[in-house]
Amino acid sequence: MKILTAQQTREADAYTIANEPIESIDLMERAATKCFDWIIKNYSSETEFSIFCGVGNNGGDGLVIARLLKQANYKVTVFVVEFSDNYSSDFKTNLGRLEKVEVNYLNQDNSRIVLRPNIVVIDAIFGSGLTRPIDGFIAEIVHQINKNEIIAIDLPSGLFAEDNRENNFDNIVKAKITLTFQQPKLAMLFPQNYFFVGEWIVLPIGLHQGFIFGLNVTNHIVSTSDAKSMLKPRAKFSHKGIFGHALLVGGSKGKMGAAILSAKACLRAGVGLLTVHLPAQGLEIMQTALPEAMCSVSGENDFIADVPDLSMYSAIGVGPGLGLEKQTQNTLKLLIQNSNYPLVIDADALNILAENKTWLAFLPSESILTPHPKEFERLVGKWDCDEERLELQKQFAIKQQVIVVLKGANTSIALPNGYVYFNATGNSGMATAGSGDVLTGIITSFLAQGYSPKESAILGVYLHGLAGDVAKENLTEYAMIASDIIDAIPKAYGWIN
Ligand SMILES: NC(=O)C1=CN([C@@H]2O[C@H](COP(=O)(O)OP(=O)(O)OC[C@H]3O[C@@H](n4cnc5c(N)ncnc54)[C@H](OP(=O)(O)O)[C@@H]3O)[C@@H](O)[C@H]2O)[C@@H](O)CC1
Ligand SMILES: Nc1ncnc2c1ncn2[C@@H]1O[C@H](COP(=O)(O)OP(=O)(O)O)[C@@H](O)[C@H]1O
Ligand SMILES: [K+]
Repeated sequence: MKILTAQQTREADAYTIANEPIESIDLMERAATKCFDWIIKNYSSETEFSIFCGVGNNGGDGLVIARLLKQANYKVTVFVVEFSDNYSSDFKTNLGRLEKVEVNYLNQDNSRIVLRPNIVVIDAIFGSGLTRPIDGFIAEIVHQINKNEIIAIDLPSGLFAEDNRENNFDNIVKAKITLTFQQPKLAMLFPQNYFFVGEWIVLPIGLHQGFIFGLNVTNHIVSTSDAKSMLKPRAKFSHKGIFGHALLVGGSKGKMGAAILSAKACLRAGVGLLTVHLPAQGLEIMQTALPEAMCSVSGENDFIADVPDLSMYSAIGVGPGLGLEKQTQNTLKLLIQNSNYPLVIDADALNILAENKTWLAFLPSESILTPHPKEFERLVGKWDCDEERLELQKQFAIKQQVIVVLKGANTSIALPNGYVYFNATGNSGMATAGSGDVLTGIITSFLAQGYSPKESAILGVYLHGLAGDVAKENLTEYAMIASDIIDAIPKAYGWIN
């Protein structure tokens, strides 16, 4: 699904109004009704709402929500934040439609409000029309409402939809929930803005699909239907040769578990055959833990020191538990130089590359690098904010012609053409040792099965997060461990299929 900029969203609104066609006021009613539907499903009729409305169209949404909640017998008060005398036309119309609701006007001369702590605030001051950071009396209002629970409409007021580098972070609404229209905004996907956005929920409002289809967009969010459309059916007469032969290179003394997790995940994700190249002491461990995996043993007992014959494999993943021994480093260099097809590179393999940056030039194009933020920092240096981190990620992917999977909540996947795909599955229960090794196994599995590097990275990250969500449902995010993510892969497949 495309992530539109605020400007593109405005254009999509206008195009929808002109070509669906639908009156602007009716599109507002449709959008606000979606919010209302969500709110009444999630808040009991005992809830008291104070709705803070700007005088633009975001405020218009707020007025519609106020009317609908009042009609549904909720207790509602409206505060109009008069940042301008120039009320939008749809705002005016909806103000006229409001009946039996107390309306208070806040402005330069009168910005005092008293909010009891149990009141739930609906924030409809600014949406995508924000043109400058909030200041003055509006900032005072924001500080006051920030003490209460807040549902933000479209965007938390004060947050720009894309770039907040010039913003004043003291004066932004801190929402618990953001109900956003049609698609998440880029800023919502940045960790630094979680504090303001809270959980975001996308409400489709029927913007014109043909128009959106034609838009040139760099940033995307992976939806369930995107994942569904990528997953290939397994034909009735298929045999294991069809599903590829993966090679995983990993494990060292004390870190054999990482290789096992990766290998197990690789098999669970559906690869036909798997060989694990590991140090001698890993042989018995692996064969006991995972009889389905074949093993290729490296000469050294404690670490990997040579490259196996690569001719029979359809994909290679390297890194989990690899260690940083000098001979292992040389092995990685040879592996990179000798591979004719893209590699999946994770963990210590990334750390070795960070110490030997000239080797990046040898990477087969479309190789998939899966750093967590610290590993990425070792590769590219420090950044000041998430906007800059995203830029670094894109530039790195373009310059090296690789795919960069930058892991974390909302993992971002940058392609060699600079396009970025954000993932929305997964949860904090995955912040546990070995989760990343599981991802390496899954992505390698998809590559081996013949998925393109782009599909392998996107579908792999999606399935991994979804398996994490299944595990959370069964075990809670407190108690789950990396093996549980592997055990949950079958059910996660069921959710996509
Ligand atoms: N039909 C549609 O289009 C639909 C739209 N929808 C809804 O509309 C929302 C967008 O509405 P919008 O464009 O009216 O923008 P909004 O955020 O309400 O405010 C704009 C006003 O704010 C002002 N302003 C900006 N920054 C300021 C500041 N720091 N301090 C003070 N003032 C400031 C700015 O003034 P200016 O910069 O021009 O001086 C302008 O007057 C969107 O998020 C969604 O909720 C949905 O209903 C779906 C259908
Ligand atoms: N809060 C979170 N929400 C969603 N996914 C997460 C979260 N924290 C971690 N993950 C996922 O878990 C995995 C952790 O990988 P990594 O940091 O390499 O762990 P390890 O090195 O222990 O295997 C990544 O895929 C990451 O996206
Ligand atoms: K808002």
